[in-house]
This record gives sequence, C-alpha cells and structure tokens, in this order.
Amino acid sequence: MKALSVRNVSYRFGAKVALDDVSFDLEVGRFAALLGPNGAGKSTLFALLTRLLVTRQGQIFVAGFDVRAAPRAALARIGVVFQQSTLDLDMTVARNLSYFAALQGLSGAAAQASIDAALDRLDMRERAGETVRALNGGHRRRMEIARALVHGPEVLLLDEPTVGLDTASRRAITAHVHDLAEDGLTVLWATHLVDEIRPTDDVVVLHKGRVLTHQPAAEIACSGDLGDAFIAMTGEGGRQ
Ligand SMILES: Nc1ncnc2c1ncn2[C@@H]1O[C@H](COP(=O)(O)OP(=O)(O)OP(=O)(O)O)[C@@H](O)[C@H]1O
Repeated sequence: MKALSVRNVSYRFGAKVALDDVSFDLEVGRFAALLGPNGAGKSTLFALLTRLLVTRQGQIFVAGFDVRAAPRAALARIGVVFQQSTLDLDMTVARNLSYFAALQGLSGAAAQASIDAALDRLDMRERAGETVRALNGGHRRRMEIARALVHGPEVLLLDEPTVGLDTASRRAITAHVHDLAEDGLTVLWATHLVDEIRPTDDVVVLHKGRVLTHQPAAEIACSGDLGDAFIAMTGEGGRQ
C-alpha cells in the first residue's frame, strides 16, 4: 500500500486551472519534495490533501483511505504544517500542544506521552514551558512540526516550512524532517528551494499545475546540479 496516492487530480478557481491531471504515489518512509515555482499549485494541492478544498476531479488516498469517501480516517493519518503559522503566541509550547491533542481526542497521560515524544523528536522538550512569543522563528517552526506529530500521523505535509528563516534554522529543520522520514514517516515537503533536497529524496516537480517529473533528485540532476535541471525544466529559479 502507498502512503499517499494522488490520482488524476485537477482543480480550477473559476477559469484559472490550478492543478491539471496531477498523479503521483509516495512509498512509506519516503521524503518527497514537491518542488515548484510560485503559482505552480503546491498550496492548492495541500488544500485538497487536507480537505480545505474538496476534490472534484480525481482521487486522493492517504494510507489507503480515500480523502473524499473516508475523510476522518484519511485526515487522522495526516500531520500538517501550513505555510502560515497557527500558533497561539501567548500560550506556552506545552499548552499549544495539549490544546491540539485535545482536538484530536487525546487527553491525560496518553496525551502527555505523545506531546513529550513529539517534542523530543524535534529537540524541543526543554522549551515546553516557554511562551511561543519568546521563541525564535526556527524554534516556532520546530514546535509546529512537533504539534503535527502529536496524533501519530503516517504522512507529514509541510508547505514551504522554512520561509522567512535564517540559514542555520533552515538547515536544522530540513535535517530534523529528513530524520523523521528515516524513522518511517512519509513526508511531502513543498518548496521552491533545491538546497533543501537531498540526492536520495523523491522529487515531484510541479509547474503550472502539472507534474513534469517524479524521480529521485539524483536522477533529475543527472550528475549535474538539481537547480540547473529545475530551471531547464521550468524556466524558473530554485534558490533563495
Ligand atoms: N483563491 C484563488 N482564486 C483564484 N486563483 C487562485 C486562488 N488560489 C490560487 N490561485 C491560483 O492558482 C494557481 C496555483 O496557486 P498556488 O497558491 O496553489 O501555487 P503555489 O505553488 O502554492 O505558489 P506559492 O509558492 O506562491 O504559494 C496560481 O496561478 C494562483 O494564482
């Protein structure tokens, strides 16, 4: 069974086609970059994966569950880090996570164990008592990733999670999420930055709503530079 399966998905906003017959599968435990320039359709695809928008054409399966026919089962297996932060700045890290855990139906000792484990995975346990406002941008992002793990998802979706961060924070977050994939989580990481992608990662190149290719990064780069290959394919840049 595939961790994520997107089949012939199209979506339009009025006359504007945002996604055009998009299909790809992700194997369990893969780190996949959804690489595309601005306007490629990455956020639209994320909105369909998380049911912020409803798929009208095509099908999406998460761990075998159809997002439209079995939304609860599918969404329970997804963790999401959206482009815009949704943290409560005046609550502590721990309180933000326990609030989210409660929304997921977790409480008491089980919730605490999940929260502690998620914070440990992102090296954020010692920050649990701090208010979010006191954290820098990189730590806030790590906390959002920890929050997305609290309910034990099988697939983690991140929509340009390093936007606005300095180089050190970008590297740390990229490394943390690659580690999560090595531990068996399936990751879909939307980005337009090729330096966040490792040679062994899957890359789904999205351009103007269409999938141009889906291969390991090393094969797309073809013994050259992934950024050059991306520019050659799309005519657009892939560096910060
Ligand atoms: N609500 C909307 N109404 C009309 N057009 C939209 C809407 N949202 C997105 N679009 C258009 O759909 C296309 C895909 O947009 P989308 O935001 O999914 O791309 P993206 O790859 O996430 O880009 P970015 O990196 O800038 O977030 C773009 O042409 C965009 O202008």
